[in-house]
Amino acid sequence: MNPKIIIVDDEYNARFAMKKALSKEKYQIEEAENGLVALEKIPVFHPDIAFLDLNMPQMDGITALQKINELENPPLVIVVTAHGSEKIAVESMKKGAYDYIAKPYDVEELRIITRNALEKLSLVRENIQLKEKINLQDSFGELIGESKEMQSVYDMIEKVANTDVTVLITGENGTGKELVAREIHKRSSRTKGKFVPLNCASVPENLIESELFGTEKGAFTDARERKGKLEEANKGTLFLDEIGDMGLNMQAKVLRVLNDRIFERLGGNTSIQADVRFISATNKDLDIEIEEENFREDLYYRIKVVDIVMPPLRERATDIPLLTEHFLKLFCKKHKKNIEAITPKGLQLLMDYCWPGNVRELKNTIEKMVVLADSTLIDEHDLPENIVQGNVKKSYSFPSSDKVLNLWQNYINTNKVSFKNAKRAFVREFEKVFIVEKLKKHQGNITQTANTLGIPRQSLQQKLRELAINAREFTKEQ
Ligand SMILES: Nc1ncnc2c1ncn2[C@@H]1O[C@H](COP(=O)(O)OP(=O)(O)OP(=O)(O)O)[C@@H](O)[C@H]1O
Repeated sequence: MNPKIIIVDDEYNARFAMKKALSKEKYQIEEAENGLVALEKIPVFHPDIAFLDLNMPQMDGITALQKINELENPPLVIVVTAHGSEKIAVESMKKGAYDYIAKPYDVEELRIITRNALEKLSLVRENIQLKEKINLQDSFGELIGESKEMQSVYDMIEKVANTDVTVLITGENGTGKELVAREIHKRSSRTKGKFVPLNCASVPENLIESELFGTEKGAFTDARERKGKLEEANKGTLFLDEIGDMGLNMQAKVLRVLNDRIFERLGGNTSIQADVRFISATNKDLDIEIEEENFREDLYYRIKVVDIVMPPLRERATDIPLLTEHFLKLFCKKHKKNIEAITPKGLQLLMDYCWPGNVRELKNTIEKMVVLADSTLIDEHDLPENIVQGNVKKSYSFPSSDKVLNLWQNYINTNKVSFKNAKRAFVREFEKVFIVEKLKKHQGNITQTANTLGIPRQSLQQKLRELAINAREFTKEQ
C-alpha cells in the first residue's frame, strides 16, 4: 500500500504547494485546515506521517501535536515552522514531534525528510512485529525461527519428545542440533533426569570409554571409582554429539548398550541397567561413512529410529531478522548497551550472506557488533568486512579436465594419499560438478534437481550441505 500523508495547515496555498512537492512520489495525501479537523480525519485515514503547521488559529500546533500523539497508532508528526523559530521546533520535538522543517523549505529537503520518516516508521513497525513474534515463540525454548523448515523441526520435536525412541539429529555445525536435543529432553517425561552431553570428537579415543562407562578403582593405573556419563544420565537423556567421529571400537560397545540396555564400568564386572534415552548428532553424512567403512551400519539403524535434519541458515534466511532481533536483545542486556535496531540495508546484507558457520556465526557476529557499536542503530558500516564482501556472488569454478587428470596422476603416482582418501576426493569432485550442472539446469530448484538425479530431496539437501553448495545461487534472478 502507498504511504499516507496528512498535511495540516490553515493556508490553502501552503497545503497546495506541499502536496505538489510530494506528488512525484506515490503517496496518498489528505488535507486538514486546522488541528480539530486533523483529529477527526487521522483515526479514519490512518496516515503514516502528519505535516503539522505550528502556527494555526483555533488550536495551536503544539496542542494539536499532543492530541495527535494521544490517538491510537498516531502518525509520525513533522512540524512545519517559520524560519527563525527553530526554538519552538526543538520544543515541539521534546513534546513528541519526530522532526521539523522550516518554511520556506527546499522541495528536495521536504522529500528527503519524508523518505527518512517513512524508513524509520517501517523499521519501528518491523521491530514491533519481531518482538511480538519473539514473545509468541517462547514455547520452543531457546530455539528461534518461524520458517517452514523450522516449523517442521518443531513438529518433529513434539512428535518424538514423549516417546523413548532414539533420535539422530544431522546438520552442519552451528545449526542448533544441541538445542534441539535439549528441547526434546525438556519436553519428555525424562525431564527430571539429567541431560548429559558427550562430545565424541573432543574426547580422545582412549578416554571415551571411561567417560561413557565410568571406572572401578584400579581399572588402570591411578583409576578411581567414578560414574560415567551413562550412569549420570540415568532416567535422563544421553546426548552423543559428533557421533560420526566415534571410533569403530567404541561404536561396537555403544551398540551393545543400545541392544541389551546394560553395561559395566571399566574394570568392573557388575552389570548396570541403562535407563537412558539416546539422542545423537553429527555433521557427517553417515551413509558415506558406512560406505567408507568408518561407521557401523547396525549402529546407524539403532541410533536413527527417527532423524531430524537441521536446515542450514542460508536455506532459511527468512529467520535471520528474528534471530538478529533476538541476539541484539540478548547481547545488549549482557553488555549493557542500548541498540534499538539494525537498518534495513544492514539486515538485507545479513540475509544475503551464506553463513557457513550457521546460527553460531550469526550469534557471534551480532555480539561483536553490539560490543563495537557507537550508535543506537546498527547499519551496514558496522558489519564485518567478510559479510559485506561475502555477498559478492561466489562462482563455482571447477578444475579443467586436464587439471583433474594431473591431480589423478599425482594421487596415483605418489604414495602420500591412501586409496580410500583419493577415491573419496574424486567422488566428491565428481558429485560437485554433476550436482552443480543439474542445479544450474533447474535454476536451483531442489525438488526438480533431486528428481533428475533420482535421489530423495532430503538426500540432495544433505549432499548440498556436505559439498557446501548453495542452491539459491542458481535461482533464476541470480
Ligand atoms: N534456532 C536457533 N535459535 C537460537 N539460537 C540458536 C539456534 N540455532 C543455534 N543457535 C545458537 O547457535 C549456537 C550453536 O548451536 P548448537 O550448539 O545447538 O549447534 P550444533 O548444530 O549442535 O553445533 P555443532 O555441530 O558445532 O556442535 C548456540 O549458541 C545456540 O544457542
